[in-house]
Amino acid sequence: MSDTRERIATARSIVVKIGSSALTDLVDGLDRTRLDRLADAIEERMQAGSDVIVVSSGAIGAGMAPLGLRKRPTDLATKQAAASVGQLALAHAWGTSFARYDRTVGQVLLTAHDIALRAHHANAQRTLDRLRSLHAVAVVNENDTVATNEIRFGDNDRLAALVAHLAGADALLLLSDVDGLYDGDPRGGAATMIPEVNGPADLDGVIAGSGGALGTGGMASKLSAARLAADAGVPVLLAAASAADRALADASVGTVFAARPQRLSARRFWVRHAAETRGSVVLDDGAVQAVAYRRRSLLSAGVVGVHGRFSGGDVIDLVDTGGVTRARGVVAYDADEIAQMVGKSTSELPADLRRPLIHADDLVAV
Ligand SMILES: Nc1ncnc2c1ncn2[C@@H]1O[C@H](COP(=O)(O)OP(=O)(O)O)[C@@H](O)[C@H]1O
Ligand SMILES: N[C@@H](CCC(=O)OP(=O)(O)O)C(=O)O
Repeated sequence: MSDTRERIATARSIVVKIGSSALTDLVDGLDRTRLDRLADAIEERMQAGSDVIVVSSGAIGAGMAPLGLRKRPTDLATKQAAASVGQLALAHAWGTSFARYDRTVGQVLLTAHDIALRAHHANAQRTLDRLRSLHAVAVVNENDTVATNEIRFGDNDRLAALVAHLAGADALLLLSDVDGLYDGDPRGGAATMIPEVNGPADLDGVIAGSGGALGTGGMASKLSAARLAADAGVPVLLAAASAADRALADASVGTVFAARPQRLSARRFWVRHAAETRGSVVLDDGAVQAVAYRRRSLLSAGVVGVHGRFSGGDVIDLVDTGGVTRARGVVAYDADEIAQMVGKSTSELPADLRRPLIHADDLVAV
């Protein structure tokens, strides 16, 4: 067995994310039989000594039938209405299912904002910690009814990876309707499964397609969640929910993604993945090379434009002239100060504007 599978099989604390496609059905809504089988597998792992946090999608899927909706809604208001109906049913179903084992369930609803702001972040962390010490299972979902388009996590794969980081988990399991990562969407015909991903080279040529009729992010969101978890030092297993018993018992199924040997520091992780950005600066090619590949500080000479209203201390995006974000960092100046510095060499600047725009320690490539 590979090191990564071994780490997942023996992890002390695990986040298990279950996709909508594994829990709901377009016609019948929430599938309690499948949910019970998942709870059985999770309980067995808890009995064996691991702590488990569940990230459960399915609120929108579970809310569709009661509202007479036949297709997954695409507009924000109907999604929020469906989620508010479905979340109640979903939380109740998890509670009832774990009650068969006398196990108590706590519902935790989060938005991206909650992870981005340190004070909220600490609150969520404290709740998850205490639920764990009281032997209850936290069932987490995005707080869909207050999350607007801008602040949505976008998908629960990313939410689950952020929760794994927040909770200091040792492994992340993504359970879906597909049994692993393939080199192309298996719905499109012949595709080959990739059992292990140890770095970007293993993803060369892989086409990560969209999700099913009920899922949100598809494979692309699972890959970016796996990268986020890898940065946090957390190995990931992607497997079919129908194989949850084996995934949880010995990690012998699905695709595993190795964690990076050294996790990013908490500050760099936050800058790269969790912080909300307040604006951006546009860099010429030389500055892109310097910050993204040579880990240099950002100087005003390489900046060709500035967007947004940000202040010193905010996190901003560093974009190339094609509009692609290449790095993020904690900026030292306000946007209007930077507007006066654009394109100037350090010697042309007044003495109080001669520090780098972003120090190398506060910068991370994306
Ligand atoms: N390269 C790929 N490998 C595996 N599955 C893929 C790939 N590209 C697209 N998919 C599709 O992604 C789907 C899973 O994503 P999604 O529907 O969002 O699931 P979930 O609801 O579990 O989050 C699978 O049903 C599969 O058809
Ligand atoms: N928060 C939404 C799920 C969003 C989502 O990411 O769904 P999925 O791609 O199935 O994991 C819900 O509960 O319906």
